[in-house]
Amino acid sequence: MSSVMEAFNASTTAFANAREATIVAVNSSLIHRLIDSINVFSVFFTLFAVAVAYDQITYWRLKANIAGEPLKIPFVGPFHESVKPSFEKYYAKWLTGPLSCVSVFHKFVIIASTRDMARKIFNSPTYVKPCVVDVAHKLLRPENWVFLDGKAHVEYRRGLNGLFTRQALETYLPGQQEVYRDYFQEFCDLTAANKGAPKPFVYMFRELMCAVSCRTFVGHYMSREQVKRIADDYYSITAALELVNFPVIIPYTKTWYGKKAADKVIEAFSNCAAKARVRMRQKGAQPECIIDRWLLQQMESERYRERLAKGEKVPDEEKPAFLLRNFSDFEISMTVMTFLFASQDATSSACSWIMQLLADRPEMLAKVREEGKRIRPDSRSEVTLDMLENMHWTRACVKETLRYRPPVIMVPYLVKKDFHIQESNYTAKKGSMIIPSTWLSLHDPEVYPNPDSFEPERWISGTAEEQGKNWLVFGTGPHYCIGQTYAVLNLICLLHMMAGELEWEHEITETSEQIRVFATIFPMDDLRLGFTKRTDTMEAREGLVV
Ligand code: HEM
Repeated sequence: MSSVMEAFNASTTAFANAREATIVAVNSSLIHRLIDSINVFSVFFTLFAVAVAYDQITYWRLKANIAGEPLKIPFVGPFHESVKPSFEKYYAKWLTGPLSCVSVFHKFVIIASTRDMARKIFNSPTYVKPCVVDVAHKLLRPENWVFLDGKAHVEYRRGLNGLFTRQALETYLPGQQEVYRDYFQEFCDLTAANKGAPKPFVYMFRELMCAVSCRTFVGHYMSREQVKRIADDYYSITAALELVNFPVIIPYTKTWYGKKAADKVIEAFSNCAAKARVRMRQKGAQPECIIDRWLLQQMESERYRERLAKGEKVPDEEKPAFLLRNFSDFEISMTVMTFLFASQDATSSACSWIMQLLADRPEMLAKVREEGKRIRPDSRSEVTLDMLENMHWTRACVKETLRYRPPVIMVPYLVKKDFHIQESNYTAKKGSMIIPSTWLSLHDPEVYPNPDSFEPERWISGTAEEQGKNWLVFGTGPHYCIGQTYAVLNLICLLHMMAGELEWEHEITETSEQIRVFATIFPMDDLRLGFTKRTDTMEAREGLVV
């Protein structure tokens, strides 16, 4: 029996050994074949496939339940759309839901479109902070105050409030009027040189708004030629600010030119601050611009601190309203740069639409003229803040333009810690970009009846003025626009002066009403206008001579 078993065992062992040997042989030939077939291409292909799958799965994980394309174009996403942004595409996206998303390169972008969702983002500083666009840190310098967050931001910003008080705004007015008059003449000359025919004016308006901002911010410390250069350079700064940029600055690309231009502007403002420091130390020097006023407040604060240090008991009423530390020329320059950065595109956009919308509605423009003549009969006299505040119709036209064509349609924020948005049962992950948009709120038919119609009257006899919740033109929350009162008054002043001194004719084209997105929004055809000076005869004909 045992020998039978041994024989059986011996035969099964032999069989097993033979089978194992065969398997090993087959396996090793497979491995050999596999090893033979491995080459650079297959390794690359496999890694690429893994990376595509990873990119896709990451997108699905971040997207979760909100609206967005089911599949992402591997790695780049719809990058081509951010290079040439289309208003229609943005609009279509806003309509897909209160929250929607898109992923471009490594950036996951969430769009908040409805009023309540946009307000929720603006008002959640614990979870989000403004991020402008990636490249803005490089252009404005990472240490710039606009990138401060929380308490540090609130405190820095409090120190700037004194630059936008009523009294401060009044001192900037003469300089602004000077700039407007200069440019009005230039607009007429340009039209005359074009044999009276309309030509695109969007670029001229950008220069005008840059000039008026520079005069307000740095007064006469900068020559007209320098301002013109800044206005030209500024175009490349805006061009560098596409919503999603290539992650690094590559030489000779838009971002590279933008950075070079921004460096030049910061240097120019720094020189202005140095000159202002010298002038404001002189006895009796009066502030004429923002840096003058800021330096004055710093000097007053310094004097106050010195008195305290000497042990003097300073009465409360002698304590400066804005107690400031000292800021270097460079710090002042960086801050002024943020004002230009925040205002240049927005005010150029607003100015372009105001001129177009009123040229196309002569009966409304006539009311602006009539109001102007009534409140400021002598067009050679200075425009005062009191006068501007009493121009209710002109103000209504400005506010309706800002509602109908809000310059800033999107405000990019960065999610700084996982942010659960209960209303959508969605968690925006840390590191995502989240963009409240203003358009739907400002075109909400329940709040602004007939929202796609330009009706300034709604600000006088309608209820528009009471709709504070929907008025997102200047944002809301801790980062709301610090220059909003100044911006509105400045636009009222421009419209009032332009209507009083110039006639302008708008050549309406098929694309005049369409929107071109270039950081802010502009008429697609670049606004074809022709200007002439208004004469006494015209005024007499219109019954405006008083
Ligand atoms: C029509 C003109 C303007 C529009 C539509 C506009 C709109 C806006 C918007 C939407 C924001 C973001 C608010 C937020 O995140 O809640 C903002 C912020 C800002 N704006 Fe304006 N703006 C205009 C003019 C100006 C002007 C003239 C200045 C400067 C003098 C200015 C200075 C700023 C600054 C410094 C910020 C950032 C504030 C912060 O982060 O605390 N803006 N603006």
